[in-house]
Amino acid sequence: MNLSCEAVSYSIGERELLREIDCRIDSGEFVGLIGPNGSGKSTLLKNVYRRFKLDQGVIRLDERDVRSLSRRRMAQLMSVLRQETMVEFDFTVEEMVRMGRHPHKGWWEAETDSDRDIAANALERVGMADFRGRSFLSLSGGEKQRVLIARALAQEAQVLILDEPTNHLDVRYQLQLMDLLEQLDITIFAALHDLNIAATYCHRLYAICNGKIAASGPPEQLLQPNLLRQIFGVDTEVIRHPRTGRPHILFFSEKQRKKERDTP
Ligand SMILES: Nc1ncnc2c1ncn2[C@@H]1O[C@H](COP(=O)(O)OP(=O)(O)OP(=O)(O)O)[C@@H](O)[C@H]1O
Repeated sequence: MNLSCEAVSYSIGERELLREIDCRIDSGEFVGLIGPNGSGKSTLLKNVYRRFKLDQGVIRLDERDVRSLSRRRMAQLMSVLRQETMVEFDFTVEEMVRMGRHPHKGWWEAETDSDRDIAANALERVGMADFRGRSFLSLSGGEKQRVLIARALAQEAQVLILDEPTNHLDVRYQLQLMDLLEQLDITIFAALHDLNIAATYCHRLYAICNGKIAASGPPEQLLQPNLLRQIFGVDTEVIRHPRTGRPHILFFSEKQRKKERDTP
């Protein structure tokens, strides 16, 4: 299923947070959204999953305007992993993941063995099967994140929207999650802060700055020192990873830059 944003603009009060955003994620593509703090990544994703109501433009799933879809249909097609998920009541880990099956069921329909299997399998895939009986609220940040990923997987949507999915995860689970996402073969649009993770896993990237798309392209084309300086204000050297062949960014701190400038 394709996802596209056409000339999407969004303001809060007088502030224009998104200006004429055009982007397209083809069926099965894994596309990253990168940009500095406050550039509009979450705002764009919130427009995509209809947490915000766009002012202008249109967002489509295949050729359908998402505004024409019911909430339930949206939840069947699109699964969202937000930066913060507020959970007011305590549930077990297993219950949290089974909630991912709700969009596929009528309110009168009981859970089936197949629903339970899908949820159990999702927990297995994120390495949280042993936690199934634990209270969700008692988990660490990273463990919670993995359970929420399992819930998103149990939803079995064709489009997955992720806002900083590796937040809270230690390096092993960051890589494990990205490996897992890569294998899913569904349409993925993910806001990512870690540029090396984006370089390693994404087919294409959109760079957003001040609410506008500044550049787009495959990581090896987009991740250039000039663009990184322009967008993030940092000095970098981009090398080819000796094992993966993907671009790998080396960063230089202000202190290092000053030292280099001052050294004759
Ligand atoms: N409800 C709001 N009212 C006013 N301004 C807002 C509101 N929500 C977001 N903003 C502003 O919109 C801009 C974009 O925010 P957004 O959360 O989309 O950025 P981001 O790129 O996801 O940032 P980060 O990398 O820090 O998560 C920021 O300047 C933010 O302060």
